[in-house]
Amino acid sequence: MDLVNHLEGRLLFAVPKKGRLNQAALNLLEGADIQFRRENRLDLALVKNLPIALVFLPAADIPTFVGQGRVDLGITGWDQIQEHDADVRASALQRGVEFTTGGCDMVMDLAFGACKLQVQVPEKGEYKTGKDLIGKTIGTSFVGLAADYFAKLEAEEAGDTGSPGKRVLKTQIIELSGSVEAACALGVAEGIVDLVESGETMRAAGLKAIDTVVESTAVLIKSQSPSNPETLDLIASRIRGVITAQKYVLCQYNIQRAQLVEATKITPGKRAATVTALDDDGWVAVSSMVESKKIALVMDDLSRVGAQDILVLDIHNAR
Ligand SMILES: Nc1ncnc2c1ncn2[C@@H]1O[C@H](COP(=O)(O)OP(=O)(O)OP(=O)(O)O)[C@@H](O)[C@H]1O
Ligand SMILES: O=P(O)(O)OC[C@H]1O[C@H](OP(=O)(O)OP(=O)(O)O)[C@H](O)[C@@H]1O
Repeated sequence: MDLVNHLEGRLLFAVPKKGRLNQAALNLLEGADIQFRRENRLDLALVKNLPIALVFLPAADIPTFVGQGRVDLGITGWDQIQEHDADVRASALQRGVEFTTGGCDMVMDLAFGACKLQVQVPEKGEYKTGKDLIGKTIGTSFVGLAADYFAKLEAEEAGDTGSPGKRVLKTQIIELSGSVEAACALGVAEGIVDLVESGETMRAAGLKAIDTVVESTAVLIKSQSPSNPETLDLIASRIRGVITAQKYVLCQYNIQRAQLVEATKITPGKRAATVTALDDDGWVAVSSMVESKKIALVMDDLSRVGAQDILVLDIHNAR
């Protein structure tokens, strides 16, 4: 089937085709009941149950497609949006036109793919701060953000206030497309600007972080004039439901009415806790959504105020 001719009337939704965000993005689509079958090697898939087509692209290219309005919706890292904006800003500056926006509007934070874009140097070397690297060579896949970072440091050093203008950088930024950590060990660069999550790759390469350029998580973005706003809102609402469900658990417990006020201070719920009378004088059952990462502490506190039969249940979806 010639899929390109079946795109008419469909919302285009870009998904990372590989790398760190791919699997979590696919899980999110599954949770939102977006059903599709991707043919081998094809970067386009029609969704069976909604007027959507998925486009599988490298995470780094998604802000360009969405920013130019060629794709309506996309999942990528916040770091990639910032890099895209930095590139568009630099290109506007070069052409002498005013920078307004990179064209991507934030829909929501997706709460996965957390990492930091950090300035890294050899652990046992002489560099302690970003400023020590001014005039040196930096390896990175984030050329726009690295250039902005060093432009700001260079301007500060020169006592230059005001917005960064069209100035030539003393620091040399070298673009690398992967395995950036190898650049210092092999003498290609004196420092790097690269992503760190656990820090394992950085430490294995004998590097340490001396500054953070951007903190990132995966985000859902949309173009400024999406083709089908109703479908976009529906997808956003379904995805929000999946994210909420992943973020919260349902906590249920029994407690004596006299302790209810104290207990509901511990589990206030998203809007309010649900309280039901029990067929046992003076006791009530409480049901409340609690952030998954806080549940152990919440259970400790509930036990302390006299809660009994505390149950924690997974939430599959929420609206
Ligand atoms: N170690 C990490 N932990 C969490 N998120 C990460 C990590 N590395 C990258 N990311 C996020 O994933 C996005 C895509 O990075 P990744 O390196 O996986 O992409 P890629 O270059 O398309 O894939 P690959 O490296 O497999 O070629 C990054 O922009 C960032 O938002
Ligand atoms: O702090 P850590 O948990 O070790 O993760 C950081 C590494 O993950 C990313 O690379 P990835 O493994 O995706 O491969 P790449 O270098 O080819 O981009 C990033 O560029 C770092 O190298």
